Amino acid sequence: MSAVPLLDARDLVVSFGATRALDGLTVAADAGRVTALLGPNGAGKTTFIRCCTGLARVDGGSLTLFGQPPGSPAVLPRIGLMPQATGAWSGITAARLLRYLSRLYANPQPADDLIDLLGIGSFARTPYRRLSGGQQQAVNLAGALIGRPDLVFLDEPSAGLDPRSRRATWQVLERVRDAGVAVVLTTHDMHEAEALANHVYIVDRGRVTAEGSVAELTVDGSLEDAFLRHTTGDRP
Ligand SMILES: Nc1ncnc2c1ncn2[C@@H]1O[C@H](COP(=O)(O)OP(=O)(O)OP(=O)(O)O)[C@@H](O)[C@H]1O
Repeated sequence: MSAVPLLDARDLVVSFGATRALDGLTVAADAGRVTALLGPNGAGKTTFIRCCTGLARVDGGSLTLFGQPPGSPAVLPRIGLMPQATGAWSGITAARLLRYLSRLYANPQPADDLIDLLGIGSFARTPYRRLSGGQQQAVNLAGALIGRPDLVFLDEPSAGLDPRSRRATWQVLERVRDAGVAVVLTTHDMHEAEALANHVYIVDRGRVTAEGSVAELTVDGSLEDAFLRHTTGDRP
């Protein structure tokens, strides 16, 4: 990794009332690497992504992307986000949505290329809310990639996908990573982390309890063993 990582989060604290969603979280990510966050429900993974994308306020610690604070005008055009779920699109078709999103960026990837790459063609003219969960996931991923981001956040990118679609998503993410993009993803799928991640953070109760490559974390057993050893499952 470079001296200052492209994404540099140190000792992050985020509170919602009495809940400390992040409690000293330290995470780094760099170009051409997949960084995976594993952790139980409620561990703080989505909150972290929301902070990085300027959607949630940080109460303590430091957070920079490309050396800038999150949400700054220099950062936003360089990041992509695939949220866990979005009800925002509703009646718009995938094709129209992607064409609309592409107009928000200076140098977008052509919508038709992403429609082909992610196998969206057969349902591109169906309203978003009528799509299956997996089809919505494909559209959400296309939306995250359309601006040619240098850093992309994917919140459970293959949740609910059938095995073939999941493999196809992995191949797309490998290509994105190999093109030099920094990929940060959350997942509950240990196979996904094993298949894709260059670096894994195990997060519990808003802080990192273990980190390393998959090989480093699996010296004493499976990745699931490491997950269970380093998490409690207690909510913050
Ligand atoms: N806007 C909010 N208001 C109040 N509490 C919140 C808010 N956002 C998150 N939280 C709380 O912060 C904690 C962390 O939630 P977060 O969504 O970051 O977990 P997660 O690791 O992404 O979980 P999952 O794996 O289930 O998606 C939870 O206890 C959650 O209830």
